[in-house]
Amino acid sequence: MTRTVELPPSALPTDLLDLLPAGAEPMAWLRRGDGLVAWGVAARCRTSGHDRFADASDWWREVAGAAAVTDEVEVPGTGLVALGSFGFADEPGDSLLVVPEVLVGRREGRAWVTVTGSGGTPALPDLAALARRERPAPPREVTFADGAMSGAAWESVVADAVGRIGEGDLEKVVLARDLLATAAAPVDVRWPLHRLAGDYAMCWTFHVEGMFGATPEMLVRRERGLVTSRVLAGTIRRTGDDARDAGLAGQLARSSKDLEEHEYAVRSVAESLSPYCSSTNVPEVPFVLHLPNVMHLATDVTGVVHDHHESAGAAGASVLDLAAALHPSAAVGGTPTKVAVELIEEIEGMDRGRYAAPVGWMDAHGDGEFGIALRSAEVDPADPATVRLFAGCGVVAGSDPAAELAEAQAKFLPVRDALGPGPA
Ligand SMILES: C=C(O[C@H]1C=CC=C(C(=O)O)[C@@H]1O)C(=O)O
Repeated sequence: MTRTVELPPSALPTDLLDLLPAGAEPMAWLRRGDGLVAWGVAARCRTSGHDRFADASDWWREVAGAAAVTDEVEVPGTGLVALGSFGFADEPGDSLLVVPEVLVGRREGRAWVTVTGSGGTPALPDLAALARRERPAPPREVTFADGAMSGAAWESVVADAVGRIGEGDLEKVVLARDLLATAAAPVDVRWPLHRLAGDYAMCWTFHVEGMFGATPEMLVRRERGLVTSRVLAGTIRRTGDDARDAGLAGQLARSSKDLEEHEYAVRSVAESLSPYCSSTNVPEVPFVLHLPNVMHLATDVTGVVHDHHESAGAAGASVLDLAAALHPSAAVGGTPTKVAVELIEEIEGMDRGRYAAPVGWMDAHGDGEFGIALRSAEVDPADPATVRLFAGCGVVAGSDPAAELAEAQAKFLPVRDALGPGPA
């Protein structure tokens, strides 16, 4: 039984993360203070392998079909909702969807709580009492070390990839590396979530079962049939000096290397959406997205979902079907996708886990949002004092390995900083 009740917005704290209890499987999906926080597990589906998206979709259709729901708000994100996080590669591809016991949402001035339980009408939580608890403590004595590869070794992998591109095997490949953060005690993930949501409010701050981060890239949003995808590719680091950064933004917008890399990513998204959408709109020129650490070339691709799609049933493709069709886009895989993914597997030297793969939420109508899990990290389930950070870069013919390493370092910054002490 699932029940959504409208709340006066004043019933919620400014920072929804203040509601998250420790140790009760906290989950989050937030941007500019709005979004969802959730905890407790009413139902969970784990999938893996090549069919991980299809299996999760089947499970969701079954759960949604059988659910008894009362929903007095009826906007995307109310009623039965699952949060999910998927594996990047087909192997092992470990993925999950979770229906939380409690979900609190806020969107454009409306607020709600959804509770799900088995048997009887589930009770509403005491949100005022939850919001009064103490904030989490920062991780203590955090040290960082190289993950699978040193920076120098990774540069030589990037150089190999540039060689393969030169030989004509492929046009672009996105290569990533990892860092290991070790703290003196288990990391309370609510601390970095507070920091990320505060410092990167324009990004989507997420957490699902240990995978957390603040991503600037919306793989796909579906809202009453309207589809949006924010494509990012092409990056320049910020200096912190506004006048210089404005000059760099202009340089980025004219850089043929970055425009080429961006074009591949936009094309792959538009092509993947076209079988599912009756009209797609692709702006001709990207805009420059300014983040505190880097600037990206960005394009918002939009479309309208067909009412019918052979693989998706009467309601058209759900946001999860669309995420499955789009993953891995050229922003995280490369071009052509198959060759790029094989090259990643061959030379990257690590398992990406759920990094660079869809993370987000969906409702029973098939609406929802899946971002790409970038600027992200995973708390080690076997040792929660260890956190693995990920960052990657698009490599094309003109890439310089040292510059790509510096770009990856800049992309580690959001999570690196979030694990440190500071205002929460
Ligand atoms: C792979 C990452 O970024 C992607 C998204 C935006 C820009 C990118 C770039 O310019 O290389 C990457 O394709 C990452 O942040 O780990």
